[in-house]
Amino acid sequence: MAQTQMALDSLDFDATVALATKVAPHVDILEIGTPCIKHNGIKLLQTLRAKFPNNKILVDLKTMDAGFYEAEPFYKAGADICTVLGTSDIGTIKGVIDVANKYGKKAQIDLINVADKKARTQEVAKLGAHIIGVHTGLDQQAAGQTPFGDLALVAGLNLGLEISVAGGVKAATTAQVRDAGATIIVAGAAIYGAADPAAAAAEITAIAHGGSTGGLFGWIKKLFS
Ligand SMILES: O=C([C@H](O)CO)[C@H](O)[C@H](O)COP(=O)(O)O
Repeated sequence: MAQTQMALDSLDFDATVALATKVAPHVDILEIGTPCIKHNGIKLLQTLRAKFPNNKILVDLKTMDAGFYEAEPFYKAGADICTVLGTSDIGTIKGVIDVANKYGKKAQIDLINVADKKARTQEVAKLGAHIIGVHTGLDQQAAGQTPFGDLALVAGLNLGLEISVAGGVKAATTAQVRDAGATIIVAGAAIYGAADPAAAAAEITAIAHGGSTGGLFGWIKKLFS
């Protein structure tokens, strides 16, 4: 069983709220993606927090410096999880973990572009990191990379951390990611690029929550394929 997270990666405020409205009932976590939060700022978080009390919200800050100072307003405004780059200084990572703990929330350390993922994961686990993010970014995906090898490495460390996996995950790969040890499965393009984003989200969540084919939706899809 893994939770699902929908990455909202549009720059448009109203389009983001409209997409979240369609998808929120079908996912566990709404993610405000990095380009989206940079473009729209904390007002978008406040709007989503008020509209979707039943979803957790991750703000993909990808903080690189001033961890405590940068993340605190977002936790105060209702973020459940904020991200900090694993490539940043250990003091920056500690700052985000500390401020998450201050508000009873979680910090996610994003391994994107980290050279020694094993060493950094062990280091941040000792610091008290809540979630480790195995992440193949959009530009790395465009170059043909996937998150599966890194997921195997991180899951194999058995550190008791929550493991989030992002990078081109879709319905066809959700069971593989879930079974390889992900506790949070992130999907962006597979949902917002689908003809019916709500149905795509529901299918991925059904698999992440334990189904092998996505339940009724998967069965109907199989029937007509
Ligand atoms: O985090 C992301 C990216 O770095 C831009 O902020 C994406 O939201 C994440 O990769 C999930 O999107 P997909 O790869 O399209 O599933």
